[in-house]
Amino acid sequence: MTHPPVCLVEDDAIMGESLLDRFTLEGIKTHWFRTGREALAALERHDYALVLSDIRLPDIEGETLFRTAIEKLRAVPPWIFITGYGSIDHAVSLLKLGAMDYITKPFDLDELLIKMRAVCRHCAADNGDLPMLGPSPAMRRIAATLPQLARNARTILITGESGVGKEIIAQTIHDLAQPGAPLVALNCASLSESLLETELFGHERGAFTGATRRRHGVFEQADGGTLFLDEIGDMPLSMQAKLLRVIQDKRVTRVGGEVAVPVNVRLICATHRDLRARVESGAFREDLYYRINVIHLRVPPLRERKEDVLWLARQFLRDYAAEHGVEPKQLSPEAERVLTSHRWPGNVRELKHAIERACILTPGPLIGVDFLLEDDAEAGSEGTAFEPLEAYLRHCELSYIQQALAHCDGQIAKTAGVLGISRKTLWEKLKKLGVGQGP
Ligand SMILES: Nc1ncnc2c1ncn2[C@@H]1O[C@H](COP(=O)(O)OP(=O)(O)OP(=O)(O)O)[C@@H](O)[C@H]1O
Repeated sequence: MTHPPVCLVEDDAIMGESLLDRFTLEGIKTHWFRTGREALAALERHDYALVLSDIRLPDIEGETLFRTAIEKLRAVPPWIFITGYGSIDHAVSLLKLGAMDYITKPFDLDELLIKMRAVCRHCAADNGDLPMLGPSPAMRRIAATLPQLARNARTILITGESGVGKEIIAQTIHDLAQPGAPLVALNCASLSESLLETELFGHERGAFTGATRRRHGVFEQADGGTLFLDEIGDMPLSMQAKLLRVIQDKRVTRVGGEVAVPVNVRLICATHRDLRARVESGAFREDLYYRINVIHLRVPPLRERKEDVLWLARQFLRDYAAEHGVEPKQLSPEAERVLTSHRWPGNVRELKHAIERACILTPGPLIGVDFLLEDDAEAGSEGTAFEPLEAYLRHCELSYIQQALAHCDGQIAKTAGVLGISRKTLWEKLKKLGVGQGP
């Protein structure tokens, strides 16, 4: 499959050639233009995966090129600016216009490639096949471990709130390891205990009333591939003991059966629950906890990785367009602001639904704030998504402190410790932020 090339707009011959050399080495196809007008003409004719443009160009400014592209093109590719040290403010204002990122000269080529890969999947495809889950440092760290996990890990635990992408990570590991092999998923929270048992281990014919034929459970179905057990934290204790035995013995005995059948699966378990707390409260077996917790991936909620929001949103816009055979819609700057300031309690799933809803309801090519979030007040339907800076900062501080408090079970000394402030300061802040009368 051929990917669209990168559009490089750089008038400096040495810089342009160095970039071109490195990109070629990385397997990134590149079209290099030395003027803004040439680039614009090409952008009108070709599909590009990414535009990497200097801000200072000999004919039109990089900003003008970008603005013109927004006006003229039906779909503007992700855009990264190269800027001199003195014009960072300018670059930041371009981010507000919708540019994805900027890089300041002098820059390190590895750093540039990281930024490019953060916004453009194809730029990573030729370099060790690192999967892309989002440009945030947290998701990049997770993504970077996946190829190794795919090669070596037989048991993996993925935790995180509902909708953060645990299943997609399991799928990515599976695809990296054995794309042709079976991947079988089972939600352990959605079934009664007896159903869960037959789903997991299968049953023999006549094992119970209604068992008219032998049925293979998910362990056998996933043999040679991956078994994804979702919501493992909700599995009843009795079933946990049986699961542990199967993991240890690598054999499964169907309900009503006598023969233990060997199974070879990679087991990926996921839960939104705090498994350690479940162990402490006696709801989860400690031995099973250690057995499945060999490798633990913690996926942060979307509100803790805001860098991923617009990247994901653009991906969902493209997915929607591809699925419906239409041109991808664009997000207005207000829409982007609303998306990045929303807290996303439903995480990536909520974002995906919000984008799909906006695609369906927005008549034109530009998505504004109107149909983005169901809660109009939050979407800023009064015409602006801005709140005064002080209120915004206060909101951020409060939310961060509340998260730290929850993490530390409300213990003030511990919370102050993790936040790197004194207890007195924490008291004062809580009072100022109006959290009760202090702790
Ligand atoms: N990094 C990502 N890139 C693209 N899509 C994503 C990403 N993360 C999540 N999604 C999408 O968001 C939705 C929710 O993701 P997923 O089902 O993997 O979450 P989950 O953590 O397993 O949720 P739950 O705990 O509720 O089962 C899916 O439609 C998934 O495709």
